[in-house]
Amino acid sequence: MAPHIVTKPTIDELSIALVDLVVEESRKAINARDRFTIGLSGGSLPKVLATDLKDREDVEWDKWQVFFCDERLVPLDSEDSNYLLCKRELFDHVPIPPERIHTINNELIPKDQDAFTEEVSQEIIDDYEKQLIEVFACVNAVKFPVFDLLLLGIGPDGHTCSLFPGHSLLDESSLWVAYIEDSPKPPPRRITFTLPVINHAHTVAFVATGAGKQDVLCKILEEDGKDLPAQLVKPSHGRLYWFLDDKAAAKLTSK
Ligand SMILES: O=C1O[C@H](COP(=O)(O)O)[C@@H](O)[C@H](O)[C@H]1O
Repeated sequence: MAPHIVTKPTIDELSIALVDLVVEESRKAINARDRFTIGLSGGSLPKVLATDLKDREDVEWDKWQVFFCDERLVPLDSEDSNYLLCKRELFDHVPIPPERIHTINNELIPKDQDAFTEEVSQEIIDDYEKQLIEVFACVNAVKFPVFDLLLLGIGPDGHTCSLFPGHSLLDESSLWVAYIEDSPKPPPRRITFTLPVINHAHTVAFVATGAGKQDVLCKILEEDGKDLPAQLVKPSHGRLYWFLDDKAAAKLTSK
């Protein structure tokens, strides 16, 4: 199915459009399943999301279950942490119960990056998957968690989550969460949802702003290639949205 492309002149207007979708998906999921499962990304997304969402009063925050589509393996108070970014932009302003915000286990992150071993990264992944299993296993009799909504960013190189062009993780077909230790964008050690998890979601929405995303958006949305990670995001039974500001969408002919 063709993606829905939404373009808005400013980030404030884009935020309102994105948040309308988030609030509607939250309302539908809570009506159907009494909870809303959402995956957030880092980068530029949290600010666009929070601009309008933090002032919305029509949200049942206590029914949200929040995960991170990818996370950098740094302490949660590091400036590189996707959690810290989301906390400053959103969690500090809305009453999502802390136990429903599922972070990597801070205690498992070595203070010294040289102390990382395969065992340590596996422990971090096991812990994160355990949190996913606790939330999803009893309701989805399927092989992968089915999120109500995943909010993704995109890098100028076409990466999304911590899935980078040409990386072997793009072929992962069974893991839920994977470890990457050679991210071309710093910091190098991260965990990420895999493509099967992303493609099982009910709804996936990309958010991209600014002129720096123009060329990659043309490649993804108007060329046939399939070598960029974001082009591999095709929810098998769900809907796919692209929320773009006018600067990001400027070179698209099909907007
Ligand atoms: O490293 C990351 O980058 C992407 C894209 O970030 P943006 O600043 O270009 O929007 C982000 O979606 C991902 O969560 C993050 O870890």
